[in-house]
Amino acid sequence: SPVTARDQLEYEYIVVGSGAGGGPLACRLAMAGHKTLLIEAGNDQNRNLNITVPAYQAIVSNDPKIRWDMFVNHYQDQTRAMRDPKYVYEVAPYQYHVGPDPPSGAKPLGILYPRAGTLGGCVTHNALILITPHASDWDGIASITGDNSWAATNMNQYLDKVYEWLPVEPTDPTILLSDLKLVQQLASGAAVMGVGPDPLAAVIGLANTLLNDPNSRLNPTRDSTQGFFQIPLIMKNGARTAVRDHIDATVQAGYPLTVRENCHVTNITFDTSGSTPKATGVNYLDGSYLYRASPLSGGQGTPGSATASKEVIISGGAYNTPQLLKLSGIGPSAELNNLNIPVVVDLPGVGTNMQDRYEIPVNVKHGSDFVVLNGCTFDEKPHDECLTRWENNPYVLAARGAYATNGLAGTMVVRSNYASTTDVDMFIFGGPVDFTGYYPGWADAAVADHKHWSWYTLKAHTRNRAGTVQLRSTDPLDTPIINFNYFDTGTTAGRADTLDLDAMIQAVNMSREALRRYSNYAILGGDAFIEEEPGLAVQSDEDIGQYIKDRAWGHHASCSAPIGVDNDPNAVLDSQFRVRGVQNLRVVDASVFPRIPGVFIQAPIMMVSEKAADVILNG
Ligand SMILES: Cc1cc2nc3c(=O)[nH]c(=O)nc-3n(C[C@H](O)[C@H](O)[C@H](O)COP(=O)(O)OP(=O)(O)OC[C@H]3O[C@@H](n4cnc5c(N)ncnc54)[C@H](O)[C@@H]3O)c2cc1C
Repeated sequence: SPVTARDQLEYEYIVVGSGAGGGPLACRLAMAGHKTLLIEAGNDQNRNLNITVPAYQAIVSNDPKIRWDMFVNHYQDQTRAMRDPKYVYEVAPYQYHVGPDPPSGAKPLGILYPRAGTLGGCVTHNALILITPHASDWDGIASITGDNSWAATNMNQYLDKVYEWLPVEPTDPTILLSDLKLVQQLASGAAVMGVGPDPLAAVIGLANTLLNDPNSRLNPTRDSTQGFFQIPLIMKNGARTAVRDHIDATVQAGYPLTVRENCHVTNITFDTSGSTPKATGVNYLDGSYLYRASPLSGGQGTPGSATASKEVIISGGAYNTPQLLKLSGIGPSAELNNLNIPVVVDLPGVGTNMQDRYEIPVNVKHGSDFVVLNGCTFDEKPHDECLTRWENNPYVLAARGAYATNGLAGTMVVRSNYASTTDVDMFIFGGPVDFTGYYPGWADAAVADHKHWSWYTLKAHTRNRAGTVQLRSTDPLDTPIINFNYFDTGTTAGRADTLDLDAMIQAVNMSREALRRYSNYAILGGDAFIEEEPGLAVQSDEDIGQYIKDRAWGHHASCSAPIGVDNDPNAVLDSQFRVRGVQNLRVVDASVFPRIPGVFIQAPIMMVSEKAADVILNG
């Protein structure tokens, strides 16, 4: 890899974490001529096909060289949590039992929440979907803070900056249209959104809607526009390109960016001689796979430190940023005192306010395969004909085949009956995949056969703000305790929990409506299917609601070190990302949002990263 650690340890800026938040920011600081150190606990997986082939977006999260397995509680009441068949027990180090009836002595862990410890962070292993946020997300921060630089009209420039280095393209529609059963399923979803009642009109309508860009900046009512859309992906010519490539290109171009990989930051150092503590650098442990979330962990690492003459910026993500702040003495004093961590600043909001979306599937199994997946073994072996096709063909007219897409072919975009604003608040994706959420082995199960179809929903603008990240111990290589406090165990004011649940019930009913319409397009020849999840026994809204409460999951954890106003005791940051009560320390990642933004989260985080660079460089 061209990205290497160097030994010089005095920098102007130190950025901890190379994901959606830290990576673009470190690049901009270096491009402006500042000597910048980007520290990453993981390493560069350049040339690892798992990160490049879009269709490997599930199996990449199983790659031991990349993955950090975090286990979280949706409910603190473990009896309730264990109603989820995805509940995990540890039977031996990094060996798991999933579901009821664990062997005796198995240790309850919770629900798997995949993360990536690698150059580029979770952007290197995510599902590639780039959906830009709604104007209301930015205007909300402007109105909370009174800082108008957050207004949507101003934030637009940061999306332009992201597009300077981030290529985005949809799945080539000709890949999708090569499988008539896939077309039949998609046409049924498009029909629910009002596209084409008779078979011919539906298919033509579908072909047209697969050209519709849900991020279009030409549509003035885009944020509230419902319909059926293609899905924009972070790829170029059918291959993932992401933050990792941006960092690599910045180093290659000779800017003063040093990337120190295989380096786990253990705490921030402060000069406490003045009236306000001032961040001066970081302590770290050099070594690969040190964090215990990695299945390859075991080493203790070699201690070292680096200094920053200007600023330290923490971008470890929604779990690791609060963990690192607390380990450094910034957090709720009671929690720090209990662990004998000297308090630098009492900031009660660190590791609170955490938010996520809810997701839920309706899955069916056909009698025969989706032909678009013929020859796809998803295992990178010589017999993986789809890989050979992807490797040996140019990106024209479906020539690279099914591996040039993340497998999610199209989406219903819906404003639920329970939306809090005029914005759409649900994406219901369709794809030939068996996806029921995250558990050890989920990635292999998702593609184990080619007969499954999933409609699965992602609920945006969720109201629950009750998630927490707390220290398990003072050991920086230990994972924190993560509680989401789902639905009625979280935020209930204003019926927040029921409104979110009702929207999800509506989504399950809409998914089933799409499946009902499938037979209207029988002329396309697709065979019959049976519903597996939730299953035909689950029909009443009450039963669907219970299914959702038991099995929903999320993967956009955020808001755990939020921006807020001066008189908000739980505000961790000011509107310029500065950690309150200390100097020369900022946070820039998924943690910074007061409310979870948009429908997908990487685009808003990248925009925030570009904004932070502007604020740091230009005030
Ligand atoms: C399976 C999955 C699929 C997803 N799919 C999508 C999608 O399709 N679209 C979308 O918009 N979002 C998606 N997301 C979410 C999105 O990728 C993340 O929310 C986003 O990458 C978070 O950015 P971040 O900068 O906050 O943290 P991260 O991207 O997680 O980056 C944090 C980095 O900091 C490093 N780090 C942490 N602690 C330390 C430390 N102490 N010392 C040194 N380094 C440290 C980590 O190794 C990591 O590389 C997905 C997430 C998952 C898990």
